[in-house]
Amino acid sequence: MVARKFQIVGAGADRKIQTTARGYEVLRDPGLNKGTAFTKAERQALQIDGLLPPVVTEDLAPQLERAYAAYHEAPTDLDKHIYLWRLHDNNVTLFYALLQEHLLEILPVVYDPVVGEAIEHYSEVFTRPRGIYLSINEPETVEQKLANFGAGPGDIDLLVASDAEAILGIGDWGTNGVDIAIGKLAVYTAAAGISPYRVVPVILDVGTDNEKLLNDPLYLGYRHGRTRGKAYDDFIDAYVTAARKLFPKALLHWEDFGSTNARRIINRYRGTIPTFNDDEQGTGAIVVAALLNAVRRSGTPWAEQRVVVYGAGTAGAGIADQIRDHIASQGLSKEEATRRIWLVDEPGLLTDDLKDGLLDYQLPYARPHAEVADLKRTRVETDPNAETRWPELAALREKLTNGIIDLATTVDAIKPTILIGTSTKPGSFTEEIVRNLASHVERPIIFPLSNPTALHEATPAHLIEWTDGKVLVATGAPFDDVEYKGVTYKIAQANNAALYPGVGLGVITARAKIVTDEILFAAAKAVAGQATDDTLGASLLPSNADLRTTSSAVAVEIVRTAINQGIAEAKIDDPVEAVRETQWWPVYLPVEAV
Ligand SMILES: NC(=O)C1=CN([C@@H]2O[C@H](COP(=O)(O)OP(=O)(O)OC[C@H]3O[C@@H](n4cnc5c(N)ncnc54)[C@H](O)[C@@H]3O)[C@@H](O)[C@H]2O)C=CC1
Ligand SMILES: CC(=O)C(=O)O
Ligand SMILES: [Mg+2]
Repeated sequence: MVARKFQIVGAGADRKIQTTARGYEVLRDPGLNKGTAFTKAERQALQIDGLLPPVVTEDLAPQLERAYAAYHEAPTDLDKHIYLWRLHDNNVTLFYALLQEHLLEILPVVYDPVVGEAIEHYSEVFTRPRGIYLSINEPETVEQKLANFGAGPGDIDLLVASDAEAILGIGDWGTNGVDIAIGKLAVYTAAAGISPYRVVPVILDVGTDNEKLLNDPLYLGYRHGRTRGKAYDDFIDAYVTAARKLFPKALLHWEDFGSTNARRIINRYRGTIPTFNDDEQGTGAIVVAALLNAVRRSGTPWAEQRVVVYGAGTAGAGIADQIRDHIASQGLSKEEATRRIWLVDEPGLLTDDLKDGLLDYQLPYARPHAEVADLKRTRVETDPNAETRWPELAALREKLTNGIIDLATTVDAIKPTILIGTSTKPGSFTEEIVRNLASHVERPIIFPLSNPTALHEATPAHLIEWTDGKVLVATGAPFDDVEYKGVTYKIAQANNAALYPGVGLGVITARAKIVTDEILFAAAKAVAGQATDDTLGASLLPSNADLRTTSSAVAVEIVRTAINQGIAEAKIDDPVEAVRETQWWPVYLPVEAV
């Protein structure tokens, strides 16, 4: 995240930093600054002797103590978030050391859910830029702006880009969405050890349809509605072309695009370059990881599972696809596997009579109308001013005046064994729906995944109570343990953050040419393999406290998979050692003046 005037040289215990910077330039570079930990010899060589208090602390411990106390002094979560990024702007190593030491506590403040709040308040709290701001109004400047980051072709491993149309579940946040790219990258470093000096956060400003931003005098992005169509696609292409030219080895990660663009973009590039859509592919894989453990515990084979996904957008359909592929791998045809999945969205259960109003990736799941013709229709109030997530939805809303097959009716009719929520609709897994579902299944699997926390379809405490402790649950945001009838239920966080950092580390280590479905499944299996305790109440996924271990395990499996698939460009003898060598750790290295 920081263009640098230094380089890290050597390997293993011999790593050190070399720099041409001197004096205040050293102290003001957050990648170089060690504050009171500069040794006397370093202070002299770097010409900073006398620019620091005289005590040499040599290691991070006293600085961590001071920073942690200051973190706790910050009164609100948003203040804590702001404090942490100011710390980062002063000392990158200390920021990540603090994050690593208190990962469970601080991750939700750097990332989901508090990053959502930071995005909503970006215009008010902005102090300094931390990413690359590209605008659809100036497509011809894309390459120059990326070049202004100041990095060479071999210096960058990863770019995270967002156009901020669907930030978490909070919608369109225009240029403010740069913070999701920054937050995602912080997790890459904290969870997997991807070097913070080899990554670039990018906001693709295509305008915003958020009236609040358009009317906010402090808004920092371009003040016009979202551009769509050919100009949008050309702009995305300009970004990909420039990124590939300037940083030919880098993995391109896409985050929080709207449901009409996300799938199209990844399908366009995934066959030819290393690229990955986190909401579709990362979420699909982390859900498969949690399901590998949940299905084993449920005792019902994959081929007999009945899956309802509520909210069939980027994440929901991505999840459906990976579940379908896994069911198909259990001996069913792809068509049979598809029939095990029911998608429910705003128009209710998706059926083939609605096909003119559905997105292409929803279509394969549309149920034959005849199959559900007898089901009850529930009249819904349609708000003519409601956001139109895809153009055909507006027409569909009119067509649905006779009512929809809603979630409650679908659950009653289908008797699902697995219910997944990616709808952004809080509380939609009601007591009635959950009790009904649980009355048909021994161990119901229910994953309310909508972020941030307030948007969850149900809380784990409710799900546990309504199913009398039988539910196998995973959530999108972090939740505390739940005590129920003498059992402690540890709540798995099925957030793509538990998976994508390891994917990135593996792809970067292997220099994989593309990100294949096999890579995603290897990642899912590796994550699941870190949580094998099947006792009642045990989490379906490893704790976020162990993210470094999980991500390393994921990365090693990905390197192996990439080598086996013949798509690894790096020459690797020992995947474990190769992954370890790629990782960056928040420790102070000796600094040499050159
Ligand atoms: N746990 C995790 O790792 C992840 C969670 N998510 C969460 O999933 C949610 C959806 O994200 P995306 O798929 O990226 O957004 P999206 O906008 O692509 O999809 C949302 C879908 O929900 C549907 N929807 C909206 N209101 C509805 C209603 N009342 N009833 C039924 N369906 C409704 C929309 O029509 C749309 O198809 C967000 O809250 C997001 O934070 C997304 C990615 C990863
Ligand atoms: C976790 C994530 O990527 C989302 O909620 O969009
Ligand atoms: Mg996302």
